[in-house]
Amino acid sequence: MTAKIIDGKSFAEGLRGRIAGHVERLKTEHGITPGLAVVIVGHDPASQVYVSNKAKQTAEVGMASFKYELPEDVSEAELLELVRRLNEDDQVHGILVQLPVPKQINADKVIEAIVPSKDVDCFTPANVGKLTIGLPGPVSCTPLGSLMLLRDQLGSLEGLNAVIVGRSNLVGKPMAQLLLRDNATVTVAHSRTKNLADVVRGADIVIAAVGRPEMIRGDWIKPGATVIDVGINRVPAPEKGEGKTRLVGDVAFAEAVEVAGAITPVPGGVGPMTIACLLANTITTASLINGLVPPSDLTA
Ligand SMILES: Nc1nc(=O)c2c([nH]1)NC[C@@H]1CN(c3ccc(C(=O)N[C@@H](CCC(=O)O)C(=O)O)cc3)C=[N+]21
Ligand SMILES: [Mg+2]
Repeated sequence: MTAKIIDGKSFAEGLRGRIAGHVERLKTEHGITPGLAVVIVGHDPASQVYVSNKAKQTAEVGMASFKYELPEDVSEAELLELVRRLNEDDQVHGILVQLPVPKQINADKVIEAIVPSKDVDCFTPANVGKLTIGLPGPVSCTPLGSLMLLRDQLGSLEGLNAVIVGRSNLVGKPMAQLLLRDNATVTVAHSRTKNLADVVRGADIVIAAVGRPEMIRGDWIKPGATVIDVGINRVPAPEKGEGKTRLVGDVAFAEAVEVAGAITPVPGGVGPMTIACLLANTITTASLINGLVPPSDLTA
């Protein structure tokens, strides 16, 4: 049996269509144009492409898009000053500072400077707390996108065994909170977990978020399981020519696709959902800032 390939790219397109509808309603019924500010430090080409994609999609759904490109050697004080200015700017409902930042800048300090009401990554302690106890607010983008794909694939997650491989603040931990809310039985495994392959073999749902190319093998997957591959790893691809690269996930896709019931590809799986959920969070924050109830189809 070959797994169903979960098409995150087209799901994200549909989600952006719904987001465009919410933008239109906020504009016509409330006079609000949701605005997203993206800040990038330095000129890493991959980061540039990625930030340009965000800006393009933000504009496509009808939101205002503000892009700030700071030089690689910008001081921490200057970046903090920009964040404070954006905190105060009424046209801005979401602030994202692209990570990682250069070493002269303390990322924790930058995150702490973002006012929680505009923290569309859900990185600030206040929003992590809200997510954990189920209060309305932005929801971590990659976990939210993954949850939307899982619900679409499985309907209810109630009682299913979910194994998350990876315990990062960005993905593993918030993912665990969201799956618990949906009544899954959640295990968070990581690099120190004993008998990791056996732990994963018990999973109805596998969330691979370790950041190690193709680490999770096909024979770790329970037949019929749903596999969400969060990893985005660029590896050498000499078969494409000297110096060429390709993207692979944290799951050995060619093996896992023969065993799983459904699986996300890389690229075209979780990645596009992450960006769409960033836009969804901007609708959520724009709504909450203006005392409106956020649309329920854009959150967990
Ligand atoms: N404050 C902050 N928030 C982030 O959410 C954030 C960040 N910093 N820093 C960088 C990482 C990385 N990230 C990606 C999102 C989507 C794709 C994506 O759409 N990937 C495409 C492939 C893109 C390609 O071909 O290179 C896909 O998977 O299909 C990739 C990477 C968000 N990040
Ligand atoms: Mg990863």
